[in-house]
Amino acid sequence: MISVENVSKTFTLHNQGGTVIPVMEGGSLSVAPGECVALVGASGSGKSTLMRMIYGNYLAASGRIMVGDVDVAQAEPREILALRRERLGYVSQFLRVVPRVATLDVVAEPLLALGVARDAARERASALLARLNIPERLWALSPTTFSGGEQQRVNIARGFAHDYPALLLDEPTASLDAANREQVMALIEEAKARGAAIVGIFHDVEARDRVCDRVVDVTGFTPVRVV
Ligand SMILES: Nc1ncnc2c1ncn2[C@@H]1O[C@H](COP(=O)(O)OP(=O)(O)OP(=O)(O)O)[C@@H](O)[C@H]1O
Repeated sequence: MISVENVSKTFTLHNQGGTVIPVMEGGSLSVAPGECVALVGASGSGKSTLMRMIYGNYLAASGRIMVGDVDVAQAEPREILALRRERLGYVSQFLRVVPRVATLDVVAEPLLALGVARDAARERASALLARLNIPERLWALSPTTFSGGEQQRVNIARGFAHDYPALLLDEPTASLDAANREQVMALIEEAKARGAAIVGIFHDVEARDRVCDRVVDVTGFTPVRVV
């Protein structure tokens, strides 16, 4: 479902004389439906960069990044937007909140964008918010003023609203209490059971060991710097 082949990435620092920094070479991994692969490696080795390239936020310098039949490294922006709407979910660490939109609608929005009827979308959103212990009295409010942990749970509910066949998770259990962490791990296990291909960054080693089938050490893709 997700296949990264020989990907490289450089950053050009335009405000520092155009210095070019190679950050990845020969990045490769593949994730089958129903499988969860954890990206590991020291801080700065390129885990987030690889994840952002798979999501299409960063453009790869070379190589192929297949998500289903779409090569994210070559796709037009509108193809990437369609891919994100239908097939590729991303739970980032932080919720990017649109002001004044009710929490229930924030969570239902990915389903509404796919044409799901409002009632059905809200029902699914309610079930996820309840499961993640967001009190019902908060559902009509914008999550802008919510605590960090509450915002993270709203973000997770939103990321799991649609059954994406491919899913990227950036530290989904960070800063959660034990009960909510358990719910998130169960959501990941259910997504795998229905055939989702998942790539994740987990600093929570216990969670990683429980839900991930394999680890890929991105240090192996970090270019050797000649000094
Ligand atoms: N937008 C950017 N511009 C320039 N350099 C960048 C940019 N994003 C990442 N880098 C560099 O790319 C390298 C990989 O960073 P990345 O954030 O992918 O590492 P990471 O493994 O996710 O680290 P951490 O575990 O600390 O989050 C680092 O050397 C970083 O400085």
